[in-house]
Amino acid sequence: MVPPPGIPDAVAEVNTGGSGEWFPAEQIRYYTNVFLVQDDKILLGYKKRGLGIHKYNGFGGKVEPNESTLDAAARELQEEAGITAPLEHVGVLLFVVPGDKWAHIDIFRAMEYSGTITESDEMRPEWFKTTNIPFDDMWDADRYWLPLLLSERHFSGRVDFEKQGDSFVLKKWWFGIHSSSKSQGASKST
Ligand SMILES: Nc1[nH]c(=O)nc2c1ncn2[C@H]1C[C@H](O)[C@@H](COP(=O)(O)OP(=O)(O)OP(=O)(O)O)O1
Repeated sequence: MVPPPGIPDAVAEVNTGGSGEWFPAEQIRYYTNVFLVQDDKILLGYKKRGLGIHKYNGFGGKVEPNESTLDAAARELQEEAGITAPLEHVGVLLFVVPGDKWAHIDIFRAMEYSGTITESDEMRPEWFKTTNIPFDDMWDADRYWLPLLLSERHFSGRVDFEKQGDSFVLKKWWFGIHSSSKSQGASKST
């Protein structure tokens, strides 16, 4: 199947589903999301307030005007988890809800960090085994792309959600990997 609107043509599909038409385009708002992965563990944050409250997620948020995406990702990681880290851009996730601006989320992976992991007003950090990620307590489509991040793929994806009361219902999704496949700096000689 061809990639949906908003996803580059060169991305090869790995997982898609749902039904109906893709929701129409709106304006775009830019966000970041950072996942720290070390050995067989991943650091997630339990969100204490705002959109996605009570879900586990990476650390991130809105890119401010006049701020680069990378600077925004580093700032949010510091604000929400108290640490700094070398960040590698590994993916883009388009989050689409009819009638709202599209969220373009740049996803980063870190393999090391400096500082002390610290709970913030927004997030309570918690380590999980990569074999035991709490997908049932995360945004519904994360189970389809987080394994791509863990296997060091570059990916792009789109998720269309419908708002029903206070909850978001996943209607359609598409994820693909870039032909360069493994992300930079990922070659390990084992
Ligand atoms: N892991 C994830 N999976 C997903 O499918 N959508 C996600 C996601 N993380 C964030 N989103 C969506 C939800 C929301 O529309 C948007 C931004 O959510 P965030 O929780 O990152 O930002 P915040 O609204 O908390 O921003 P700040 O107030 O700047 O921290 O991206």
